[in-house]
Amino acid sequence: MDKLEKIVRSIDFILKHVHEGIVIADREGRVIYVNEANERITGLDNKKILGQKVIDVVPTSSLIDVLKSGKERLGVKTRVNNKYVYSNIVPIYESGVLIGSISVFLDLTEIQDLNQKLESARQQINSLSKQLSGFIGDKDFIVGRNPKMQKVLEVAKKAAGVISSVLITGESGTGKEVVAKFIHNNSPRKNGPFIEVNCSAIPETLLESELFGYEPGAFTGADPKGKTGLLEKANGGTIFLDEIGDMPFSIQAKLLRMLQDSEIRKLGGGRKIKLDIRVISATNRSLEAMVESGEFREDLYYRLNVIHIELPPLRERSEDIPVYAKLLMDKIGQRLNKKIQDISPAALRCLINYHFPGNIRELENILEKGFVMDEDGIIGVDDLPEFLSLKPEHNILKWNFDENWPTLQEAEKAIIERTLKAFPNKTKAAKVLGISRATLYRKMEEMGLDKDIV
Ligand SMILES: Nc1ncnc2c1ncn2[C@@H]1O[C@H](COP(=O)(O)OP(=O)(O)OP(=O)(O)O)[C@@H](O)[C@H]1O
Repeated sequence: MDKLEKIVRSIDFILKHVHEGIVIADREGRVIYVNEANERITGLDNKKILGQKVIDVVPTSSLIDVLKSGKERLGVKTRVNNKYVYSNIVPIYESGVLIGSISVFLDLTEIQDLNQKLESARQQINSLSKQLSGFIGDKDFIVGRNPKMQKVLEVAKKAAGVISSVLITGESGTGKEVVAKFIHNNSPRKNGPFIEVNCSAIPETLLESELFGYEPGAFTGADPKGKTGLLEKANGGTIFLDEIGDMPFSIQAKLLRMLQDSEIRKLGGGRKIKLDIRVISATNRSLEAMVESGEFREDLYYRLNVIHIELPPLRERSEDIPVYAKLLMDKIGQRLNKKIQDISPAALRCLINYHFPGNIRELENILEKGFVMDEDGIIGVDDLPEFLSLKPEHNILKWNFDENWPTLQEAEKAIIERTLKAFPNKTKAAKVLGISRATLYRKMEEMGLDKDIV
């Protein structure tokens, strides 16, 4: 018995019980050992292999290369008897002399199965950990456990797959634009443009030419080169008509025509331009009420409102405030390039108890201020605006009837002050309060409130 056989005999008991297949060949490439796993993995009969030349059994075996080169070969994929194995083959040296080589291998399909199991376990862990933290959605569109928001996500995903018009409603700052972008980014036209038009920010006189564009020399004062309208710019993509409730009645008719005919005519021109646009609109006003009062065209309303998504105000999903806070803090941290480890439980309680008239936008602003104020890496109550931690008698929704009960005038002043803090923009503040800008200015004057109050 030569040296190699002696070595193999001494470890035979171990080799027999190994899960991997093992083949040992001597210096001439003759099989001197095969374990039981070899038969199970390759389906070859061990008795027939023993004593055979490896090259006669598996002509493509890398064992022969290892014997020739004296160098190991790791991670080799080989076809054996219509099966694939994944093997590591190493030379065996005795006192510096090459005396044979050993191949240890696994069934490749077994590895693939294991890989698949590992992958599905990984996916499961991922989804469980997201569920545990209450976070579903993507990094720019956070959806917590709140059932209404889960429904929003479900409908938004479905809407992404079709071209039907979507109307998103909800208070200011609830994330209407975020949802519109989510739908576009998950739709087949995600590589096309996403054009946003804020119908309330563009003066009525300009809105029509902004939307539809104009031909050269369309009117005096126009750009002599003409103008490509936003609708044309959105061709092949999505147009997001924000604050659609503020679209003038005359333009509503033109928009309806565009939706019906899928084409536009620029101002001052006869040429028709075919368009392929997906329309998403949003408003914090009640379009139904506007239809009733004749301010909004009924036919356009139905065209825009094929899929309706209603975003609940943040105060109706306060169970998710910790999730929003955590993820918004990550986002703000990146933007400000400042690391904050956490938010204190007391600060979080203040946020949960607050009614957020400005919704997520306000939460984001409050947290951003917290980042600026913070000095110890943890946002505490002291880093939050004072109105969050004020005694209940100063917090409008928490007022209890007692000797501090305010007069109507005091309450009105407090509400206006508070709203202006959340919305320094007077148009927005007036909208939230349900009054006109002029009324807001008048009341501010009467109450002696500074026009630049923030
Ligand atoms: N679900 C959300 N996930 C992540 N961020 C959000 C979410 N909802 C809102 N935000 C953040 O809140 C802010 C306001 O969101 P957005 O502009 O979409 O609100 P909106 O309803 O369109 O407001 P407005 O009516 O005033 O235009 C943005 O900074 C946005 O990033």
